[in-house]
Amino acid sequence: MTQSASLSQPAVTPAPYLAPDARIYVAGHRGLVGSALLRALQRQGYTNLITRSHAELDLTDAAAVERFFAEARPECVLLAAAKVGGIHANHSYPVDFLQQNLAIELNVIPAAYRHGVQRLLFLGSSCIYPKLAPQPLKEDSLLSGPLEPTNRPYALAKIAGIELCWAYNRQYGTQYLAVMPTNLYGPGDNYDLNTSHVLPALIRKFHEAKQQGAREVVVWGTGTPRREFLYSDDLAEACLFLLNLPPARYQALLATAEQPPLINIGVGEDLSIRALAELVADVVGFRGALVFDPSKPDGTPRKLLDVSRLQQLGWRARVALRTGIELAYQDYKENYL
Ligand SMILES: NC(=O)C1=CN([C@@H]2O[C@H](COP(=O)(O)OP(=O)(O)OC[C@H]3O[C@@H](n4cnc5c(N)ncnc54)[C@H](OP(=O)(O)O)[C@@H]3O)[C@@H](O)[C@H]2O)C=CC1
Ligand SMILES: C[C@H]1O[C@H](OP(=O)(O)OP(=O)(O)OC[C@H]2O[C@@H](n3cnc4c(=O)[nH]c(N)nc43)[C@H](O)[C@@H]2O)[C@@H](O)[C@@H](O)C1=O
Repeated sequence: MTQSASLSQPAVTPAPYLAPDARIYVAGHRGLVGSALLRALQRQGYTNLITRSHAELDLTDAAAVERFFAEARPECVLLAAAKVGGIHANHSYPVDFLQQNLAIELNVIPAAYRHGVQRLLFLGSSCIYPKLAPQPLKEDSLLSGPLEPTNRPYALAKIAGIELCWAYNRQYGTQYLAVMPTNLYGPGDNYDLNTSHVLPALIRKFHEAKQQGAREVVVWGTGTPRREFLYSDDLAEACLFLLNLPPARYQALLATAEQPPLINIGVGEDLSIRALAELVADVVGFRGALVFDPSKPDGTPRKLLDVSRLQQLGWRARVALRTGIELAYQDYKENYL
């Protein structure tokens, strides 16, 4: 995994809640988000980080998860392991997305409680909000309307995870927080064109087209849907910022019997897929034509997060979209070719 992107972030002194030697388990540490969390924790001076690869610990295996918690005794859990993919993967493998994500949540969250974990961050996604909810998407839009069909199984699993965190907080007094990131990208992303998200797919398509001297690149859908993109290292900084809020502010965030413990993480700006494609093409240096393929699904028409709650707490994204794409492209060339 490259460290190149982390160089753009200044070192930060460990914040108040987690001691530098706290035992912190990052589930999914080899993935896009988990690897960014690990980099951020290391940058901030945390020394007692616990990781297990998927091969070492299958989180859908309840007995294995129980054994792991008993042995490793983490004090804090960052749950970034999940079955994840872009619009085509979600649409093609609904059983996997529903079943595996439910299983991971149902194994990890209760085991964390049984083994005394007080703070846990559960990674959800902006796709939990209804397809046609008012934009920008506020946290209280949850369950206010029908979901986008292409990712309904995944969204329902993630909503169940939020509900489980909330239930544990109410019944057992835990402090489990669900964070809802917008679409993410960064070092270590998935560049498989069948399962990836749009941004890494475009990096690869434009790079290969440039190398092969192709005159055009096919972009799925109509190009009109709008998406918001957050660099993975920014997301990781936001997660640690939230986890380290002083007790009273953190508790206020967890909220009440009326409002689930969730908070949006994004940049607060979006662009059309066409504009994104033009930007990625420019960064990569592809000068040919874009051809849109409307036989491929557009998915939800717009997914812009309302990030006012996070901004009021004092956090804002730092990596501009063009800079982030440049860093991701550099990572692609260094580590995937
Ligand atoms: N990428 C995005 O655009 C967004 C992601 N998120 C959320 O962030 C979280 C992380 O996503 P991201 O990092 O992108 O996904 P990745 O696919 O990059 O990483 C997921 C990680 O989880 C591991 N994993 C999957 N299944 C299991 C399992 N059964 N047991 C153990 N480990 C497992 C994977 O290991 P392996 O690869 O070996 O299977 C991988 O390391 C997810 O909850 C996702 O919903 C939210 C919004 C947007
Ligand atoms: C993070 C989020 O990710 C998923 O939702 P999505 O935002 O729709 O995902 P996406 O990145 O795959 O596509 C965004 C848009 O881009 C268009 N598009 C163009 N060309 C390519 C292309 O080449 N590949 C892909 N994947 N999409 C393309 C594509 O047609 C769509 O209009 C969910 O699974 C959901 O569960 C989730 O959480």
